[in-house]
Amino acid sequence: MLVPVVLFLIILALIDLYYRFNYKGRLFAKIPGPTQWPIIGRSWSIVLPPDQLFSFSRSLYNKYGPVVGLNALDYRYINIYHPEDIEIILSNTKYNEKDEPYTYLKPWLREGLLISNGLKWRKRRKMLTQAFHFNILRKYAVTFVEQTDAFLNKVQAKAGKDMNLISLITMSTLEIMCETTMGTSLTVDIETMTSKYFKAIHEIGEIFFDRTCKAWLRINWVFNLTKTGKLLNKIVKDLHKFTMKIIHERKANFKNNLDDSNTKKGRLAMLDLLLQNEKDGNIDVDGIREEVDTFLFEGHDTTASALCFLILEIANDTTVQNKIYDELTHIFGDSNRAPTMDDLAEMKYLECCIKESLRLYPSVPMISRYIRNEMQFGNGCTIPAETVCIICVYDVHRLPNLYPEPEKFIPERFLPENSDHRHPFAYIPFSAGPRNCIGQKFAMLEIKTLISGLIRRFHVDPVTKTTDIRYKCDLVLRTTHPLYVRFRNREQK
Ligand code: HEM
Repeated sequence: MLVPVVLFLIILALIDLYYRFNYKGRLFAKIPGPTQWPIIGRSWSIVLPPDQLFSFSRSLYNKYGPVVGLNALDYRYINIYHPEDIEIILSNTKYNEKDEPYTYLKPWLREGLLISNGLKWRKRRKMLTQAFHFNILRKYAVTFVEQTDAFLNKVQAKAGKDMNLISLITMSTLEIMCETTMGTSLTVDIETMTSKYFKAIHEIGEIFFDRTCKAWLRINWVFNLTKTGKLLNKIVKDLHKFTMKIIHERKANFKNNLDDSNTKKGRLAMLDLLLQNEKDGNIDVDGIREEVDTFLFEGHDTTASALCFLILEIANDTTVQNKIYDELTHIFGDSNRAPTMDDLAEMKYLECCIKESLRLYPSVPMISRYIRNEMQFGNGCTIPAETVCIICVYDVHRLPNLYPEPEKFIPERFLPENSDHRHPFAYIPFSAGPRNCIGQKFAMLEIKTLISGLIRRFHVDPVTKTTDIRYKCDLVLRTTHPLYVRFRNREQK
């Protein structure tokens, strides 16, 4: 027994020595970071529960500086924080590639737009960009208004009581995604599946970070043997059932409207575009499902996170809330008419508030790219080939040299006179460059419509204080505890 154990340890030690002292290992060793141990490298420091991992990740910049390296054997990743370095990565199509940790989402999202690479990504990006053209956004805006009414009715029903923001908002943003891009309403039948859908997404987030932090779970066959691997297979089945239901429902409708890909209300749905491309032989049903999975997730969860934090800030800051209300009164007077696109464009102060909220609470707190070939940053730091580069959006947005008093909510930072001089890659809630968020304008319109509707009718009072927020690592920015506010009708002052 002793001989095989000793042999095994010797083999491990040789593998470790190889990866540590080969060319890439030597380059990596020059990048600051925690102490490197045999085999587990620097990754020992991140085997933590999600909330502690979030705090630990925030400490890295102060401890090690603007480029920090973490590794285990041949798995290397570096965190970057400076806009100049971020620009080099995000603005160049050479660094567009995604690999780990996105690949941990592959059983669910397959090769949808978020994860795909190369020619497949370019073709799909071109195809799907059409669904976010300004003229189509105008049509989606009609649904934003209708869904805002439905949302306000839900708020009205619970006015005066403590309300859990996350559950309230997430359902609305999912409904909006289904109605706009998928052309499908959440029927009672689908609604029963949504609670399963939300639970499944939360579980996937936990599994994602478990795999990211525990180097041994990177190996697919090891992961698939674990209890978590088996759980993931089950969750993915439920998620795919939900999306296939949406596709089948729309397909049935689409067949009845072959000459007219508009829905009955004259709106173009993204799913119709995909179905049309299926007819033309440009995509198959698996391709459609991966995009529906990708857009439903990316489109509803990010926007829900953004709305929750914004409402919480508004509730906690009466001055900001009054300024938003004054701007809306200036635009609408006493009328309770629905907002037009021109009205939404006029909400300049509200726009600053949304931007400031996305600075403090970026829905996607980090993004990453796979650096296939060796590269250098401006300060001479060399990144070895085959390294994952993490762009730490949350931390960049809180650097005091870019944003004085970074923890304070100051919407005026985004007035043109205060932001024109800022580095263009210092503010990246929607990423930037050729692989930025395809739904950025959609999200801004949706948020403006919902928040303006809300503030015109209700006053929001704080329950959870912004200083009490505790985060945890997840696919989008999430808190360890629910966020509560209270709504009060404006006429009942
Ligand atoms: C406040 C809301 C949103 C935020 C903060 C946000 C943020 C982002 C970020 C940071 C990325 C880059 C991710 C990466 O490179 O890893 C991204 C990509 C993406 N977003 Fe959004 N997003 C939002 C809303 C939306 C909406 C409403 C949709 C769809 C209607 C959408 C669809 C996508 C898709 C498909 C991608 C992948 C694009 C590609 O790789 O070509 N997002 N988003």
